[in-house]
Amino acid sequence: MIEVKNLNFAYQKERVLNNINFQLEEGKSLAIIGPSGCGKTTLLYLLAGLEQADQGEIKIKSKLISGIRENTGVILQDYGLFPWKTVYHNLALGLKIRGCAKKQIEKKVNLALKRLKISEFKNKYPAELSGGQKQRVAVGRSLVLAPDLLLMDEPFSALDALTREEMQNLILEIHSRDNFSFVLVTHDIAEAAFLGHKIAVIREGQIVNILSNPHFGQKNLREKEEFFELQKKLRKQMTLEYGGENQHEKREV
Ligand SMILES: Nc1ncnc2c1ncn2[C@@H]1O[C@H](COP(=O)(O)OP(=O)(O)OP(=O)(O)O)[C@@H](O)[C@H]1O
Repeated sequence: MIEVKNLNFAYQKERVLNNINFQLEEGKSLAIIGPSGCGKTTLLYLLAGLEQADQGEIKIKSKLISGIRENTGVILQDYGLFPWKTVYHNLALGLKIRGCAKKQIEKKVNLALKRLKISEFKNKYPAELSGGQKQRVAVGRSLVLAPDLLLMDEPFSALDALTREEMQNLILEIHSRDNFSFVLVTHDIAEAAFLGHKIAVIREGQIVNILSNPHFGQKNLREKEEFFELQKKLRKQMTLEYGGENQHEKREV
């Protein structure tokens, strides 16, 4: 689904991504985790076609990415909702732009609202919603377009712990039914362990490790020993790679 080879990127002269390589199979998910400023969002922007690589290539479904791709959905940190449109019209807009007939739009939007359990808010404006409700609308706005790839940048970071888990469950549930691939940028080890088939640890613009998560998709995973083991492994990996006790020391890249 995604093939990334020898990817390098700099903002002006500052090198932000350094020789990034990975593959993600169709229908699978990748969680990208790492400290603030390590280049996670930049990598997501490159995958979305919002920035262009200086060197290297990104292929999605065997096609080189050179700009925004129609079947990629993107959810950025600030939800990106239109404040002057109701929930219904926020979801409908993408379909309208794509020339979808009114009846079809109604059907698709109402179904998405139902699945995301936000039908009761359809005539409300984003400012009248809680953070969790806004996030559902943002997810709905992407999913209504039936993307084959969904890119999410810290989508749940502003939510309280329980609402965050609810949203993670929702993503898992929708993913198991619709079978799209997704890439999720997160700071949260538990979130990466719950939502990533693969978990890429990034530091200072480099992937330092990619872990596989054989337990992905188990709804009650949070209650299982394997979940804690995976987080322990991931934390250890991150701590080791960040230099353990010397984590404040900068490592040469
Ligand atoms: N538009 C820009 N122009 C110049 N430098 C930028 C720009 N955007 C990001 N950077 C720099 O690139 C580096 C990586 O930023 P990026 O946002 O990708 O990191 P991140 O890992 O997503 O961080 P966070 O977890 O805090 O969101 C940082 O040093 C940042 O200051």
